[in-house]
Amino acid sequence: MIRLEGVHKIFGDGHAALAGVDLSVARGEVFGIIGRSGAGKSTLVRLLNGLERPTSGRVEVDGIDVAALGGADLRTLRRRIGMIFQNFGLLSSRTVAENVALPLKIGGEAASVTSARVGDLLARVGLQDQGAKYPAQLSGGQKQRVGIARALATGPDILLCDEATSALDPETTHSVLALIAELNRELGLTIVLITHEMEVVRQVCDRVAVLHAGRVVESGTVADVFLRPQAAETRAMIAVAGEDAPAIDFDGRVVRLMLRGDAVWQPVLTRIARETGTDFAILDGRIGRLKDDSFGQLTLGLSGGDVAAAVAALGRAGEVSA
Ligand SMILES: Nc1ncnc2c1ncn2[C@@H]1O[C@H](COP(=O)(O)OP(=O)(O)OP(=O)(O)O)[C@@H](O)[C@H]1O
Repeated sequence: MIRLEGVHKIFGDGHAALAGVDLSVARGEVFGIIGRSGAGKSTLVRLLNGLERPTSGRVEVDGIDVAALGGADLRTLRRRIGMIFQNFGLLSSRTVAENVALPLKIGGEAASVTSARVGDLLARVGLQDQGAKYPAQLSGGQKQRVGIARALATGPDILLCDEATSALDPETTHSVLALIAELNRELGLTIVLITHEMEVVRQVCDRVAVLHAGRVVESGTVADVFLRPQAAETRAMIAVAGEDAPAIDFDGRVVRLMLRGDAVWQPVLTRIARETGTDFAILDGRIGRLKDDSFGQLTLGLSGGDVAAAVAALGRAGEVSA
């Protein structure tokens, strides 16, 4: 649905904000673009909705060359692409309902249609009773919900989220991301989510591209990138379990075990300990969730009993590396 091919963006001062980006986002996908400050994330978003043109390369939405659009065609495309921002972008002098109504008013929608639609949109984001309030009377999470309702006003099929949760505390981030995931599921929205936070990607994204100095240094499913990061820039953003653990002088064999799905919640270690007579020490580890999956990464110290049989059994339960 979205495709970037060999995209370069060089600003007037000669700075290459994007230096040859290729990526594609499928319809209905939640796609994360992660990178540190200055990586080129905002530039990339601005290319998607035609606010900037690539210096070279092609940006396509549904096969349409975005840079070639102007006037009415560009306005039509922008109605299909909703956007939410880190600082919410609400007008402080307008009520919540008026903020949400704005894109409809600009689009020339009749007042009666607008009012019914605003009611539906506010209900959709859980703010049905807040329409008469002003943004200053809302919490950060509520403000972002207003931003989402406004972004949905023109009935887009793509939602761009530019650091949409970066100003929110973790709990509020969680609930706004849950809403974004729900919109993806229930409305079939294609979502491109720009962030510098791996946790955000982990909670909602299907696939992710890691942007560094204007280039995609790694991309893939969230499970692949999160659990087996290859690029140094990705590894620096993700604390790889066991990697930063202090070297332990363990008297026995040390292995790393990765478990996925149901195996995470099974009594794998105790079963293998009983069967092989091997003792397990847990030297490092974490257990967590990816969007629709669970994972466990453990560094284990094995001693006593039949260690070789224990390692083989671990290999059947999950993935073992030295
Ligand atoms: N209009 C512009 N003119 C010149 N340089 C720019 C312009 N916009 C962005 N840049 C530069 O391009 C690079 C990428 O900027 P961009 O805002 O896309 O990064 P980012 O990953 O979104 O970072 P942040 O998270 O800090 O916003 C930066 O070095 C920035 O200074």
